[in-house]
Amino acid sequence: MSAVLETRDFGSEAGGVELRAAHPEAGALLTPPALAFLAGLHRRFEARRRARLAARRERQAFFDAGGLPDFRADTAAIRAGAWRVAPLPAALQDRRVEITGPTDPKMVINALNSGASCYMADFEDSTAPTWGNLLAGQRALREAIAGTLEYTAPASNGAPGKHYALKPYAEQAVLLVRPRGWHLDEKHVLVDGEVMSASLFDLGLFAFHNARALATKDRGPYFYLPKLQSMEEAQLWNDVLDHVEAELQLPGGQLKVTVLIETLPAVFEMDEILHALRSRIAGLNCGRWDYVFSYIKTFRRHRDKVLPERGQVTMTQPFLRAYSELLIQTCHKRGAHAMGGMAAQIPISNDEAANEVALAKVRADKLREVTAGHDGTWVAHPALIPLAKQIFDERMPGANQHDVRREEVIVTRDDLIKPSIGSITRAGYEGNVEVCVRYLAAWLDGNGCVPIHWLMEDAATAEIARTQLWQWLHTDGLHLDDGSEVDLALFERALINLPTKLGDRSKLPGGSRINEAIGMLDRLTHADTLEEFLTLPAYARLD
Ligand SMILES: CC(=O)SCCNC(=O)CCNC(=O)[C@H](O)C(C)(C)COP(=O)(O)OP(=O)(O)OC[C@H]1O[C@@H](n2cnc3c(N)ncnc32)[C@H](O)[C@@H]1OP(=O)(O)O
Ligand SMILES: O=CC(=O)O
Ligand SMILES: [Mg+2]
Repeated sequence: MSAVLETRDFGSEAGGVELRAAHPEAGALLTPPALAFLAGLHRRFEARRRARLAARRERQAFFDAGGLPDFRADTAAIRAGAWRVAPLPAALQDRRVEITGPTDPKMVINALNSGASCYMADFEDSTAPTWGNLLAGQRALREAIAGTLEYTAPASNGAPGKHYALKPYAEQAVLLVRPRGWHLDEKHVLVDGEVMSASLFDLGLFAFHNARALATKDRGPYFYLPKLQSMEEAQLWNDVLDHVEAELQLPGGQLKVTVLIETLPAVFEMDEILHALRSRIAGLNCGRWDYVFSYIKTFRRHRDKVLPERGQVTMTQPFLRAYSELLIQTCHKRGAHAMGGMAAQIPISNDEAANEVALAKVRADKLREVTAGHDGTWVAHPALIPLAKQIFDERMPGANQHDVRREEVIVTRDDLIKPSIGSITRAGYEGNVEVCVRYLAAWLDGNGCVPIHWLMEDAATAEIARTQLWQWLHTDGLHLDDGSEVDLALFERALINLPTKLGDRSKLPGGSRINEAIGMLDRLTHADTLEEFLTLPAYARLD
């Protein structure tokens, strides 16, 4: 925990709230009424959050003992029922291309102006949650909604910095906000001496400051909810959102959510999650990177489920194809969007041939999604919007394709957990080491999304690399495709050789934190138990 820079008590209006760091944005955002609202969320929901996190641990112990995930017997009636979710608001009918990204002012302006249908402002996978990033992000979003957000880049080489301003509102992407997941704390805010949930902080603060302004524009606070593992977690979210609407005196159902199905346990409860949130859910999304990460974590102790190297775990692997097809079928049966996910390739600015190969991969991915029946997709970079839009425009003439019911799809439990074919190459192994270290160094430096070898790397993609290294080391008898043993010596060699491979680290994002990142990866990979999230130990070092 960082040093306490400032401790403020807000008297009767927000008694019991303590802020553990100062920031120039804090005065405008963390007003006494805002803090009282956040404290109310904490007092009402923290015990339930803790119970859900304990339930996750209990379920993982069952998997570690050899148990397998499956559809639930106690909720069969929900799956068999003929219910549908509430009608979608006009602003969320057509979501064919959604851009995602962190919430610094330049990104927010670029994303809202990008020509995408929607923009998911991300406090999760692509944001390193420094106190500064969070408050600057909340401020940027508030100003964007007010229509006043501007940004001027620093001057360079004597030339003035570029000025950024928002396009007219009607031309902007529809805003959705992704708060952090249930597992994370916001260590800078204590309520009655307890650390607050990061999810409740992000969502609560955004809703508190923006719900009314959005209502005047015929919108609502729209959210993406990350990393859920069960129907009970969805019920918890639903109760939080009911409470927010009641406290802020908003019409019921004004807050809309899209849930990322990005954990293996959640894929077995998609109907149940839609049902728990049926008055406010707009869709489910195939968060493929966290999903692969979750598959690895769930089966950390299952030798027959060890995945090949990261680059071979593409959406055409049978277990991933089954997941996306079941998601489409489930959503369309219930009147919800089935959103696709993120291809990791980004444009390569200095090599035309390599750029064409990268774009071809993105094109193939978007084509697969629209053909399968997805109603929209994600892009990581504005230059990919025209490509994704063209593919969806050509094949999805309506606002969405809920009529593509995919009734012929039959997905069983075994399809969803089917082992994958593939290998671990030396380059793939060493690539995992490099990505973990470079990503972690950038994250510790306050940057939650970086390009590495022309792939977008964020907390989800890096987690695949990190958990694979742990699992490979703690599973007996694994070999690289060249016959070498996957053992401690292989890991140590890759770590020792890394600094030479990286060269001049001053040019890398977070270059000054590379040694710290190497030390962390070393410890995490050696540990007997797999750390649930990289961002938990790393957060202790942030700020
Ligand atoms: C697994 C998941 O959770 S996916 C969702 C989370 N991940 C993301 O959202 C990825 C977001 N993407 C990014 O952060 C960036 O695209 C990166 C880090 C991958 C690459 O960033 P850069 O190297 O800066 O890209 P590049 O230099 O080509 O950017 C060109 C311009 O596009 C802008 N840009 C790039 N990505 C985005 C974005 N996602 N949103 C808005 N603007 C963007 C840059 O700010 C830059 O603007 P400028 O010309 O005005 O200066
Ligand atoms: O959040 C998206 C993912 O792929 O993870
Ligand atoms: Mg994710």
